[in-house]
Amino acid sequence: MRSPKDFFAPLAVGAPQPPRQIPVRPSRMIHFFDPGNEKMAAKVPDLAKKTDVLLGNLEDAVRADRKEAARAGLVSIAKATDFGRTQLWTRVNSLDSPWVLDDLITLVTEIGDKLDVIMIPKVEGAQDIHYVDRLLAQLEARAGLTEPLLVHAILETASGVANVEEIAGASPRMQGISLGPADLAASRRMKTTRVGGGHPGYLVRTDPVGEDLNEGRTTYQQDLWHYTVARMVDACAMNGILPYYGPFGDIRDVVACEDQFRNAFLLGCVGAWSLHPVQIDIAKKVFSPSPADVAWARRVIAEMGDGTGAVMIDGKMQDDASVKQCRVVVELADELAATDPELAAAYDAATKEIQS
Ligand SMILES: CC(=O)SCCNC(=O)CCNC(=O)[C@H](O)C(C)(C)COP(=O)(O)OP(=O)(O)OC[C@H]1O[C@@H](n2cnc3c(N)ncnc32)[C@H](O)[C@@H]1OP(=O)(O)O
Ligand SMILES: CC(=O)C(=O)O
Ligand SMILES: [Mg+2]
Repeated sequence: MRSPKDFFAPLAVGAPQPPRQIPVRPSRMIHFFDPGNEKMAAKVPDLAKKTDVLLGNLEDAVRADRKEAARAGLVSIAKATDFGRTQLWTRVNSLDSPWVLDDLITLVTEIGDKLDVIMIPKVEGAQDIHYVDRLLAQLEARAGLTEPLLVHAILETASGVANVEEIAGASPRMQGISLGPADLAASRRMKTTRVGGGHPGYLVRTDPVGEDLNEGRTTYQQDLWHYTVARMVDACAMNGILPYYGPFGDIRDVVACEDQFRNAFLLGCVGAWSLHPVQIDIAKKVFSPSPADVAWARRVIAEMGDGTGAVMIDGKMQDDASVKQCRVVVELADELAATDPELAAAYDAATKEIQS
């Protein structure tokens, strides 16, 4: 573990200075594609116009005999594509795999200047981040990169969850953490075979009303991921990095996907993964605050003046703390609106309406 005094020092001679702040850029959806799949690769230039993050996936979902093709495909796509404002990320293979060393060496050397974030799967503890941190510094120095690459961990092992706070603070390169519900379920020996989402068996039931234990008892399905997401959000917030919900595997069920994404948004996540083009607009909608919420938050801030004291607005008490809550919504809205004129217009229209 580095001492606080040298936490921000480069880990190799000639490597760029590690970041002190995580850049504020929209990342409502991290859209996964297989760079070795020609059909998906052909869609990348168009997807770059409608996604915040495009991620070339090299790990799970890429067949073992297609790993090299996926890596080479990502290099060609990165070199040939103008991504505009869209970030390019990658998910490399796991640290115990036969592919990861070549993934990192090739990608940093060939396209290190085009990549924003490298996602590391199956992170168990801070030691995994320390290993990647040093290796990236060596490779950045050799490639002559001037900007540091950022690192994103997937929370998908029981020990990763137990160590999530130290993972989040393991390096100044840490950009964020995503929930990995499939591997995490397997690692914990949970008995769900779904990729994210709920389970009809995980429920609470109202008390019996009479002698018949089956009569009139409503059940409510619970969120299997609440504990992990909440813990991840706290670990990220305390370290100034960003939390994300991961994949929702039932592509057809766009309704439940939206619900799962919204739970994560309300709990503090800034985005989620999209595995299929149909999930891109769901994430965009859910992870952009609604115009009504933004208008309300702007109104509270305006009416609270210097942000101290207590006032009543439409029957609801507002004080210093609720102003801070409103600032969270407004800051996010302003960040997103800065690159999205349509959203900016919707926020302004709702604000005018609430003022009239
Ligand atoms: C647990 C985890 O690790 S999750 C992360 C790893 N998993 C992934 O990355 C999966 C990514 N997604 C996929 O592989 C695919 O979307 C699948 C396999 C789920 C479904 O693929 P398909 O059966 O081809 O879906 P579908 O027929 O609806 O696709 C429609 C079109 O969208 C394309 N498409 C599907 N998914 C994507 C994608 N993620 N990005 C770009 N294009 C896509 C298809 O190639 C197809 O193109 P076409 O119209 O030119 O034929
Ligand atoms: C996201 C991921 O990798 C998982 O759920 O296993
Ligand atoms: Mg996984």
